[in-house]
Amino acid sequence: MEQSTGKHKVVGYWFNEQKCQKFGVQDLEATCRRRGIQLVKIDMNSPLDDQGPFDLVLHKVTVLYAQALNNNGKAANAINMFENYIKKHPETFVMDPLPGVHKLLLRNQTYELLHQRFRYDEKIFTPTYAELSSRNVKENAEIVKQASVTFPVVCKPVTGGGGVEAHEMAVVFNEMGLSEFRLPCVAQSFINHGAVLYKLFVLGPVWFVIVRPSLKNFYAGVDGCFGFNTLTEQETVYFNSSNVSKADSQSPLTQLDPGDMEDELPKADPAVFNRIVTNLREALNMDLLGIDVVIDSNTGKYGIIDVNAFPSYDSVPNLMEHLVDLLVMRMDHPAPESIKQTPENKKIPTFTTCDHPQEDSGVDTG
Ligand SMILES: Nc1ncnc2c1ncn2[C@@H]1O[C@H](COP(=O)(O)OP(=O)(O)OP(=O)(O)O)[C@@H](O)[C@H]1O
Ligand SMILES: O=P(O)(O)O[C@H]1[C@H](O)[C@H](O)[C@H](OP(=O)(O)O)[C@@H](OP(=O)(O)O)[C@@H]1O
Ligand SMILES: [Mg+2]
Repeated sequence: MEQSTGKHKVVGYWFNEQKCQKFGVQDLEATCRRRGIQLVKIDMNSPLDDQGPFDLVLHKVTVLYAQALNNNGKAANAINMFENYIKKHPETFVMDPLPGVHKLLLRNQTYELLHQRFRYDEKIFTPTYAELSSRNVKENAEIVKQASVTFPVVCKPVTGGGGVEAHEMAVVFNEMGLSEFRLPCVAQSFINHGAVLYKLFVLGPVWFVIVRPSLKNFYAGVDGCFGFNTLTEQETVYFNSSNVSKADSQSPLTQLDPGDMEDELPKADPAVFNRIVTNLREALNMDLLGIDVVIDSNTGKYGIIDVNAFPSYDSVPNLMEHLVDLLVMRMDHPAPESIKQTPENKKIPTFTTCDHPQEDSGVDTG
């Protein structure tokens, strides 16, 4: 079928039902309508050619990839259909292009990309990590040592986006604990950061910083007499990430221990955040990103611990207006602007140090 020739633009979208609810698709639809854009919900169980043509497709198919990786045939069929449609319709702008989305499906691949992109940066890093697929304690101990991973570590399922199990994690304090976590997993060095997480929400050329609660500081056992790092029998701490770093998270795991409360939290520097956003937009060629950053309490360096495609954008002001601005920009100028430009950050935040944010302080200075 030919490209939509009517005067109004047509945007096809697909999110899973949970996201449709959470994201507020009705608001998006109303904003699109006000801007002369027809928003069409795509049915992944019917031929896409019968549902188009689309000027742009807005999607979060990461969950379908996760299900397909888990041998879900229906999801695999939907993914094949979606990919074939995109190949056949180069005139349709895809937000976001699949090559970048693919790089965010598996945590080990995401972390390797982060390592490559920031390995020479003096202020930005990603924690060391190791991929584990065995329960052999000695083997795992050697793997984490070779990868310069330090305890405590955070064990995370290799598969990132999609499904509750993708967010089941653990803080592990010793090699024995490594052999208990569900495999395959990544073991990422834990970075003490004063229980403050900076979520960078990217919408093409604009981005916002939202401050969130985060895991408190953890220490692998240290011998009180000699200060050596004795890998003690500290119990593994299991958690679900959806309970520790949401705006309303109240988990005890996010309450700093008394000994850590006096620590002065560093003043976050928007210029460093800007460098992170610019670099990752260039690396991934994506517009819709959630980048999780912590500031290392010991070094003051900025640690990128996670990158997500199409996040919640919770607390981002005027979200739908910004998103529709982006849709219009991409439909009018499909070739993404040279992403080497410094993304204009519409809100240059000035931070007050957040002591122990219990709710989203939604940094917003205007
Ligand atoms: N290496 C780390 N050092 C310190 N804290 C960490 C580390 N990795 C994860 N965390 C803590 O665990 C939380 C969840 O980690 P992560 O963002 O990797 O999980 P996720 O399930 O991908 O989260 P999301 O909800 O963003 O998809 C982080 O917000 C942070 O509080
Ligand atoms: O509030 P945030 O943006 O932290 O929550 C996101 C989360 O970071 C992940 O992006 C989730 O996606 P999956 O990794 O695919 O589970 C988002 O879930 P979604 O249903 O909104 O896509 C969370 O909102
Ligand atoms: Mg995260």
